[in-house]
Amino acid sequence: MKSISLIQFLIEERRAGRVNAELSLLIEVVARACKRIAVATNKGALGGVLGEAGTGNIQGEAQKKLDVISNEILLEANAWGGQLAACASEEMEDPQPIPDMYPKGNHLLLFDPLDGSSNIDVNISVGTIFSVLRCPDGISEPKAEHFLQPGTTQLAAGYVVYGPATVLVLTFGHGTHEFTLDREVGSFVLSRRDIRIPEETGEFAINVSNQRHWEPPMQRYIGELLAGTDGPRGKDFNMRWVASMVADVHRIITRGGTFFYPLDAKIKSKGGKLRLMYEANPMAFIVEQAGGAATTGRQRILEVQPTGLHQRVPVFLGSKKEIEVATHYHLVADGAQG
Ligand SMILES: O=P(O)(O)OC[C@H]1O[C@](O)(COP(=O)(O)O)[C@@H](O)[C@@H]1O
Ligand SMILES: [Mg+2]
Ligand SMILES: [Mg+2]
Repeated sequence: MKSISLIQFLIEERRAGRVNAELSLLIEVVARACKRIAVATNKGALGGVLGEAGTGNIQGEAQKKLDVISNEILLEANAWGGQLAACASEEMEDPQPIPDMYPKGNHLLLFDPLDGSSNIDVNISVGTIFSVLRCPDGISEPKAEHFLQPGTTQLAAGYVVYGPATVLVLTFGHGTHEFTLDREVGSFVLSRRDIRIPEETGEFAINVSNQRHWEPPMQRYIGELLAGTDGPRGKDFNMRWVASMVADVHRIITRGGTFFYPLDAKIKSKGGKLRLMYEANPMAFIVEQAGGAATTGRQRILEVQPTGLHQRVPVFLGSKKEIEVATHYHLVADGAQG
């Protein structure tokens, strides 16, 4: 079978009118930056990239050296390409406009430069998540408010998992596709086109250590899964939790399953754990384009109207039928559904 590189794939998408030249170039630049992050990640202790950076981010979380390195790689790579008006990152309080000395484009790029930071030092898969929005017309210096567009307006979203293989998963809203990095050649090669997530599953992912803090409908839903063949669902469910969202989502788009980071009493005041703009929206776009579903437990994630760049939301995503059951339980508890 003839292998198709990411660049050839992007040319095909341009010919089909599914992506314009500027956006395809932007994706190429992001992919190139992620190759550099893959190299840094692979070096591990030998590259001096492990451990704490000794700084905190806007979220009040301690930054790892690789959080900072990955953020810098993405910012630097995207500064002078000419496709962007500004970048926003989980690691930075405010958006970073493209400096005046460089050509500007009309896209906004958002990223979680390194997802799953707690796994870096223990050599478990980490990743990068990104999303592309259109810069509103007439705005040359975009501010945070210009990024506050619902996920339905995303032009593209993707993630890269730095695991045993480095894998890029991408959508432009016409299906979800996977590319695997050929390290010898140095390019991403199409490995799965039009990925489909099975509608039903027997596997779920959740951090059960938070169980006592969950809301009653979440207690009910997970309780029924854990009851297995003896419970109302009448079947046994398996559980996985990597604690790198990219790796958990990649498992789901590979063999189905669900991922939950629900609201709990500890994080209620923050609105959730995962970030809407850098994690939830891009993953929801990718999962929906693969036939899965993504909700906050009460609402489709892609329809949430953002109110802040670093806003957090609960995340339920994966195999459609299970996400529907868990969401239904929440709406019933709220009295919104019978
Ligand atoms: O530590 P917990 O509660 O298991 O949370 C893990 C979740 O937090 C995250 O690590 C947050 O991502 P960051 O590493 O980008 O902060 C998700 O990837 C993951 O699903
Ligand atoms: Mg993250
Ligand atoms: Mg991160």
